[in-house]
Amino acid sequence: MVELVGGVASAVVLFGFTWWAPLVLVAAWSATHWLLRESGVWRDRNTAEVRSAQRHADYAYQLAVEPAAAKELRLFGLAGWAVQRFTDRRRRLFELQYKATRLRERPMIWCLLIVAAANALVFWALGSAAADGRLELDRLVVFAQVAVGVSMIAFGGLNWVLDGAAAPVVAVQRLKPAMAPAGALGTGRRAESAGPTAGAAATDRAVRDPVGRGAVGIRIRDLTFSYPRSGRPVFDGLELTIPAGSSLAVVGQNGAGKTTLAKLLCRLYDPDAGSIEVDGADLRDLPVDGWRTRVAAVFQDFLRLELPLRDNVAPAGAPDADILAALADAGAGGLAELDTRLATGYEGGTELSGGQWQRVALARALCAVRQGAGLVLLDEPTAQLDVRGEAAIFDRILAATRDVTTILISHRFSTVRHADQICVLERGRVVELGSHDELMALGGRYHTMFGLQAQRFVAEVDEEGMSYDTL
Ligand SMILES: Nc1ncnc2c1ncn2[C@@H]1O[C@H](COP(=O)(O)OP(=O)(O)OP(=O)(O)O)[C@@H](O)[C@H]1O
Repeated sequence: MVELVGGVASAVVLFGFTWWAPLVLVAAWSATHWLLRESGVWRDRNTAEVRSAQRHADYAYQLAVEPAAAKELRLFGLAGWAVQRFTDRRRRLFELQYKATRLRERPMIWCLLIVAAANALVFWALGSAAADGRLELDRLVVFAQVAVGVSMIAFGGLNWVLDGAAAPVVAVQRLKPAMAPAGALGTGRRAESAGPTAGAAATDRAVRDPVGRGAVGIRIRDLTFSYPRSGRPVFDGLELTIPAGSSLAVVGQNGAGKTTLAKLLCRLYDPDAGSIEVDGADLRDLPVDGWRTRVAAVFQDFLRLELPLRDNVAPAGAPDADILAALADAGAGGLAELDTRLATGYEGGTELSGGQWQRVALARALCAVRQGAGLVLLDEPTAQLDVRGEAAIFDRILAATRDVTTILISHRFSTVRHADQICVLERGRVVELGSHDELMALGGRYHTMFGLQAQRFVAEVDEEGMSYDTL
């Protein structure tokens, strides 16, 4: 807008020289603007193909230069592959952009010719007036400046700003289907935006106190779920009851659906059929945000914020006393000052090991419990800890979460066995459920899996002077 006013003001001042000069320039720049718009100058670099190539190129760049992937790229001898991938993706992007640019070669030439001709005419008139002595030097300089300034009408004006704003609008429109309320997208609906006002069904249901406090009891009834665009159900008739305040360990082979269960409990997705009840209320009846304040989760790919330790433990804020206590419970007391940034790229920053990061993630969940969370979901929370560290920390975690409901997903049976109940998932259903002793006595899948894993630890157990029973 400022540029548009500037361009018009320049044209008005140029009237002081001669009436036709501003008209010629405004006409030339307007024609240029129109030509570029019609030829798709603002569109053809933003096609789905170019955007996709841009994404691939950006990712290849990140893979090639960012530290996260560096370790494994070097370890697996993939440096050449990463560089080649970067080169290929960049080349593809540039080819598409070049093609898009060539498409408007002719309109570009026309624009250049029109603008050059109009400016040549005006500057020739200014020059000849100065040569004839009809124009003083000071007036010549001002008129030359405003003649250039008229171009702002085309390239700094309101239309230009609106064109720039159009790209994000298109992006938001593309996201709309994915952000549609639960129920609008068929199977495997995402629940990200499914708040209490999303969808008539939700508004029809009685919405009860969404937040509450204390441990939550969970009942899963005949639950069926498939991921969007995936024909194969992860769960098919899942039944499970988790009493308030108890701890449940979930075990099963890779792909059995353990993490999916955690995601459903966080309401990242809604079931296709059946229900999840929380203290007797259908989870879909609760406001998503309210429910999520009651859930503390540590996923396998937990968040690592390049922020001070304090913000990593309590991103939404908490008293320092709670943060320090949570860190101590997670075995991360004395790891760093709360103000220390957990990234070496910053002054005074520090980098943590994998296991230390995992302790920070655990502290985040434990801190959330102190702030009122009633359900703790731990998805392989100790996978990066050494066996001794894990055994010690899990007892502390159970102690810190004894007043809330805890669901632990783990492949480590030494951890699993401490839970009140253990459920074995297979083919989308619970095939065994009971305490460690009950399942060992049953002699079924849990017994077999526990036995297999215990054998692997025998050597370590001998070294540590621990007995099989203490595993
Ligand atoms: N975002 C997704 N989209 C489509 N399918 C998915 C998605 N996430 C997981 N799946 C599929 O759902 C099934 C269950 O995956 P899930 O991650 O829940 O298993 P898991 O028991 O946690 O496995 P693991 O022990 O390897 O962590 C798998 O077959 C997997 O391929």
